[in-house]
Amino acid sequence: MDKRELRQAYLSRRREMSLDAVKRSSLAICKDISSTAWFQRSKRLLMYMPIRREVDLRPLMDVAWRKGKTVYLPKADPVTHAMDAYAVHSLDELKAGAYGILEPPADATKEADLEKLDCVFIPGVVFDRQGYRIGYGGGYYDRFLPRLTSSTLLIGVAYAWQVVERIPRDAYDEPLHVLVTEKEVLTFSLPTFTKHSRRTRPE
Ligand SMILES: Nc1nc2c(c(=O)[nH]1)N(C=O)[C@@H](CNc1ccc(C(=O)N[C@@H](CCC(=O)O)C(=O)O)cc1)CN2
Ligand SMILES: Nc1ncnc2c1ncn2[C@@H]1O[C@H](COP(=O)(O)OP(=O)(O)OP(=O)(O)O)[C@@H](O)[C@H]1O
Repeated sequence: MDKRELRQAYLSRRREMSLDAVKRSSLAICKDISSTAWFQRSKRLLMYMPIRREVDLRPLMDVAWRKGKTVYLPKADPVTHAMDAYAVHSLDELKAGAYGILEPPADATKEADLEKLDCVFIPGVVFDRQGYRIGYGGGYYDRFLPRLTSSTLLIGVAYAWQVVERIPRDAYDEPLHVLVTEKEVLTFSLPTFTKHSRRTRPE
């Protein structure tokens, strides 16, 4: 199957998930992430607000806030397909933006210095065991990831059934460092990561 067919097939499968299963798996994923050394060491984290039946990281945002970490959320520009990140301190601040996704109001003083992000959590529709992913097809993360430094940890979050052996790759696709599902934590090879940083090596 090509990317478009995989996206359609896995989106329809996700529409069949019960809200209870979404909640249960999301909680398990958040719990596993919160016990990793790399999460505990991270100070600045870019998360995302879920749409439809995506893995819900809100329980992890609560943990991060309680531990005094800074949580950033993306603001997507539907015209240019660019994304920027802004610090948020509570879900009450958020307003519906493009695609109905809750996002932070733009405030220059809260814009993330992308170089300083310790980890970026990445949603997706299908993931593979080599660290590649397929999203909604807007290319938002494909454009965003090259702007980060190589020491930022890229973490995919997915339901275990969204992980396949191998998906087609394009030249612009950047592999993730870690993939967390409710059943396992997969760690991929970290060439640039180990070369430039010893800060937050995943276990
Ligand atoms: N929670 C979350 N936030 C995110 C993403 C994401 O995948 N999940 N994105 C990651 O990239 C960006 C938003 N990308 C999106 C791109 C398309 C659609 C979407 O609903 N597309 C419709 C077609 C809409 C149209 O053609 O106008 C569809 O798939 O039915 C949603 C989000 C930025 N923020
Ligand atoms: N660095 C880039 N600059 C400009 N356009 C890009 C870049 N990377 C990818 N694109 C374009 O963005 C689109 C990405 O399509 P693809 O199907 O890979 O998206 P996706 O990974 O599913 O989406 P997303 O990243 O939004 O979750 C393609 O049309 C591609 O040409």
